[in-house]
Amino acid sequence: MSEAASKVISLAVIPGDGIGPEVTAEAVKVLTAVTKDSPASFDLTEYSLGAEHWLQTGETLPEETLAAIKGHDAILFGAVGAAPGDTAIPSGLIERELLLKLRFNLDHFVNLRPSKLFPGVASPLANPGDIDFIVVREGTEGPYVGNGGSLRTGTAHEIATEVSLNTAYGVERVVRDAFRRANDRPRKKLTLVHKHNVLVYAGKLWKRIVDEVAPEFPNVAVDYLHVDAATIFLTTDPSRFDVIVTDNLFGDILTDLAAAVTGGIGLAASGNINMEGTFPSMFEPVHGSAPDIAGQQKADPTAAILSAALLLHHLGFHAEAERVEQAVEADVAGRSGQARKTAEIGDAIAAAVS
Ligand SMILES: NC(=O)C1=CN([C@@H]2O[C@H](COP(=O)(O)OP(=O)(O)OC[C@H]3O[C@@H](n4cnc5c(N)ncnc54)[C@H](O)[C@@H]3O)[C@@H](O)[C@H]2O)C=CC1
Ligand SMILES: CC(C)CC(=O)C(=O)O
Ligand SMILES: [Mg+2]
Repeated sequence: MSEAASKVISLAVIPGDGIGPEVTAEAVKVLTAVTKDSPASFDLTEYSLGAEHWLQTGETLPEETLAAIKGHDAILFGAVGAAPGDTAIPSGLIERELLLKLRFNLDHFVNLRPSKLFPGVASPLANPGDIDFIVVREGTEGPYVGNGGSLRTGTAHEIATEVSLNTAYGVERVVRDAFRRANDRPRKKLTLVHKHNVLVYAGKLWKRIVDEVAPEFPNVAVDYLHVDAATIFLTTDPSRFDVIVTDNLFGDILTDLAAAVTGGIGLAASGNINMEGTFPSMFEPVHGSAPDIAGQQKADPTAAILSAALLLHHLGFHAEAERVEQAVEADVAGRSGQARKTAEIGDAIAAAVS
């Protein structure tokens, strides 16, 4: 039984586009199964949002819907967005006006992305070693804030800017969070990944803040890598990493790479966490809407299911979360050569946690 008190959890579910609804259905199935005899239960409210919803209604995330979402205890998010070549929807509209609007308005400053090579899972690396690290990606700043513009659009002299915003307040709170997480892990190692040899203003701020916070965590060993070198080590020596702290863009890119070296994007979970508890946190797979396989029951729902486990941990239902993680570990260990449908994987994991 969990140490958390009995609770009806008000959960907003945003399945989204493409494979989002397919994988979210399996995550809900597993959440329902694992809480059947537990103090936790879920009161689900589904929100129809995303590219398809925009095509039908012209709405991305109306203010009243945002206000309603703020009233829930947590959010389970699938994935949103159109196919990269789709011209019916302006590129970035749904990502910016829905997903990033949620992350920014709900102050999800910790984008937590664990990377673990589970026993029995094949890595594309010849010698992957024991990969088990977390990326603490800043979630509310960096180049994703929409601080940019175009001049002389459509001419040969067109100018486009996309300015990265880094505040001392924003950097310090995420750096401190990463130090705390490193301090709680057995290896106690923190790697700052940035590019302060070129991005000197933002890079210096990140480096200085890490140096300033470090004395509060004397047991944590601190390391630094430029992001380009980090991609080398993620593929040649990923077991060197324990906790990576980095900005919004570098963290986005590094976590797709980390997913690839730990068995694929279908296994990579994430949490967009408001550590202050002022608004609900949101849990979603690292992957996108995968239009190339949508509607075919080909998507791996494991990332969504592991994101649901992060949600359970966040709400204090650690025993239930661990049951889900153990069921996933057992499932992935026995997968070689099996081609199962999305729902079959969800059914197997749900049965294992029931
Ligand atoms: N959090 C979100 O909602 C995100 C949304 N997007 C959006 O998703 C759309 C597609 O983006 P892409 O760049 O193609 O990235 P993607 O992550 O959707 O797909 C990349 C590749 O990974 C595969 N893949 C992804 N998830 C999988 C799963 N669960 N099981 C098996 N294979 C899986 C896809 O089939 C594709 O070949 C775009 O509109 C993009 O903006 C992209 C990333 C995150
Ligand atoms: C706004 C999202 C599409 C960015 C992304 O790819 C991610 O958060 O993984
Ligand atoms: Mg991404």
